Amino acid sequence: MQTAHLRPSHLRLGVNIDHVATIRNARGGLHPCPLRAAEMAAAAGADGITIHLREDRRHITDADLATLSGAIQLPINLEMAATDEMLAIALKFRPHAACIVPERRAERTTEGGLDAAGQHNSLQPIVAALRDAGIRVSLFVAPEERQLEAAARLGAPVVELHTGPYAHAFDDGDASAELARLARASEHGAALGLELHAGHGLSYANVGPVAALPQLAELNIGHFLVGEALFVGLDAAIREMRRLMDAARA
Ligand SMILES: CC(=O)[C@@H](O)[C@H](O)COP(=O)(O)O
Ligand SMILES: NCC(=O)COP(=O)(O)O
Repeated sequence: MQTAHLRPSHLRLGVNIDHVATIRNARGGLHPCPLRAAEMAAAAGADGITIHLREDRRHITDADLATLSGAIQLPINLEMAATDEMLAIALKFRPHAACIVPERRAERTTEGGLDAAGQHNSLQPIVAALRDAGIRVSLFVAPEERQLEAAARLGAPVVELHTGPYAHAFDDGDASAELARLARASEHGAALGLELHAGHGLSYANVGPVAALPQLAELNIGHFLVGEALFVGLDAAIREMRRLMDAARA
């Protein structure tokens, strides 16, 4: 995302609007509209919009990507599987950033991180093609040293640390080990020269300790915000998340 106007310690908030599309798709039709959500997110202080164009198009569609690409000012972070189809779409729309994520058709949500270490040869041409097109590439990985090292070898400038296991551990009552993994990975990633992002499963309750990790430059948050919007509205949900992130950094 474009950062020049932001103070260095500003932790960017990318708002993931996938699940606005999930609700729309439950009935078909046009409501609720992801573009309207993106515009509200911008007004509420989001630094970027994240969308995951899944291979099965269960939420965001190609038409959503086209509409959002043409209409919003905020940088778009396109989450995508490492496939030829998705690469062609990314090269067509040229989002600000592309985050390569693992996908399994049967999964309810993204379960693990990308195996950047084991899939070096298949990922390399995709990372290179995206980079050559001027798209900022990020790899969605587990907070493991070997994955960070693999991302650096691949020439990805950014990694997004998968916070799903941390979020689950938090719900189970003790997230200290998972938080320590995230902290170690953030330090290691920064030492490798990577820009560090994090996301998945973050909520008001669990965002603070993650936001406080000083190496992180961006959090991507979606499912909780869309759910909370049912109760307080999207604007208020995003503003409260922003407040909690800022409080963790103060
Ligand atoms: C990679 C990731 O964490 C996001 O894509 C998020 O999970 C929303 O998409 P799903 O709910 O379809 O996994
Ligand atoms: N990459 C993580 C993301 O975009 C949002 O994940 P979630 O908050 O929807 O779980």
